[in-house]
Amino acid sequence: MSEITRPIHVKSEIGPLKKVLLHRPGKELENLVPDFLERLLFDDIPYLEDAQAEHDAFADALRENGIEVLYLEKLVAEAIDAADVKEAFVDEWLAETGVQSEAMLKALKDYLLAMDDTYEMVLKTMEGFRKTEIEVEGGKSLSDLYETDYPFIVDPMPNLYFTRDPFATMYNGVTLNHMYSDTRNRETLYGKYIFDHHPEYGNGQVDRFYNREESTRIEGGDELVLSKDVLAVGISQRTDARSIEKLAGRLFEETEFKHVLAFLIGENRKFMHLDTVFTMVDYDKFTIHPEIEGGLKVWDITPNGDGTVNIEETEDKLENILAEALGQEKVQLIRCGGGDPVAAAREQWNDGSNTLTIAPGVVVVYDRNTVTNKILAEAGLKLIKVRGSELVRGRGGPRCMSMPLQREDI
Ligand SMILES: NC(=[NH2+])NCCC[C@H](N)C(=O)O
Repeated sequence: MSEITRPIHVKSEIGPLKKVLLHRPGKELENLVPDFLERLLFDDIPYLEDAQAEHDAFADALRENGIEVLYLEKLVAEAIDAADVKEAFVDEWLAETGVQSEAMLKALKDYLLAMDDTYEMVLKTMEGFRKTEIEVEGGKSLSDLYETDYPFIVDPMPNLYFTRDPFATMYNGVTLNHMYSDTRNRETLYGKYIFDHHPEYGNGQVDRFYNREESTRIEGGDELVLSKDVLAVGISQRTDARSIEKLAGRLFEETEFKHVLAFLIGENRKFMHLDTVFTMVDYDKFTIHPEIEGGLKVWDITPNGDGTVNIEETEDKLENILAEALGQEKVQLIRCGGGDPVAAAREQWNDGSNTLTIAPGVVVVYDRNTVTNKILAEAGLKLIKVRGSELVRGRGGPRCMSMPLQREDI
């Protein structure tokens, strides 16, 4: 077993989790309004106080299992302070807000730079700005004024507590992602500052396999490290096939991955990412949402050895494809909701398939998905149940809410 010597070390989905990155939901959730939920990829408005209590309990459950919990907002502030790049950060953040008026841009910049505490400033950039918060004398631009019923100068970023998506860890590096939506693309700036400037994670200490400036999309919820040899990536509402091909070529050069399996799960809000319908929970066990099984197509991408890749459509059943790729005699697919289509649909919607595996056979799940949880327990898995009544309103579960930084090899 190799020792962990690099700040990012992730060679599986199930190796004992040592260090994980979370974001504690903050005031950005108090800037969700019913008329603009869709634009911000939310389905409902969580009660912040309870969402935070649930999130703290999730973090405590991880700590109780020996996992070190780091927070995105803290790393970003540390990165900015260490490299003394507050103004550069604010300028880049402003450039991505969509604000057009020079006077408003200046007012926002002055407001943020006047905040001495970098951590509080970072939280404010996540929260967004309501129109009532900042007044500028004159100098308004037509483009800022015409959306009169829109209550924000700068949108909040309510999806930040889904740290799984804006970047994804594998081997000793990350893909810093180009996201599907404007609202989530802004989140990747925080990753950029961490991986450019943080004393422990910046300055080339973490490999970079994908960049936020690239033109095609990819999100972390679609990226699953099945083993040190095999990466699975969803072709989904959020991830383009072309991104997978590019990424595979780079990974074959820079890591020991030997296969990238591309899973076509279709473009659908309810199955936005591969990890909403499929996760790995043990050496030979996976959760799956039965609705995607039927038409699922999987392509196997392998290196040709000359810098190019070979792509082949697999013909076999998913069980056999996975068993072969992982060198198992056979694997078990555990169906969300059992065979019952009503339970399956309800519990998938509430992230019943979105398990976070913290060691082989040990998973963190929402307590609310009682039908699926019973089946997981019957399959021999150890369940750590957390509450997610408020957290689930953003459509994400334990896997979406966590980004592994270090896992032990298995
Ligand atoms: N890895 C995941 N499944 N993340 C879920 C993200 C949910 C979020 N509201 C979005 O639509 O982007």
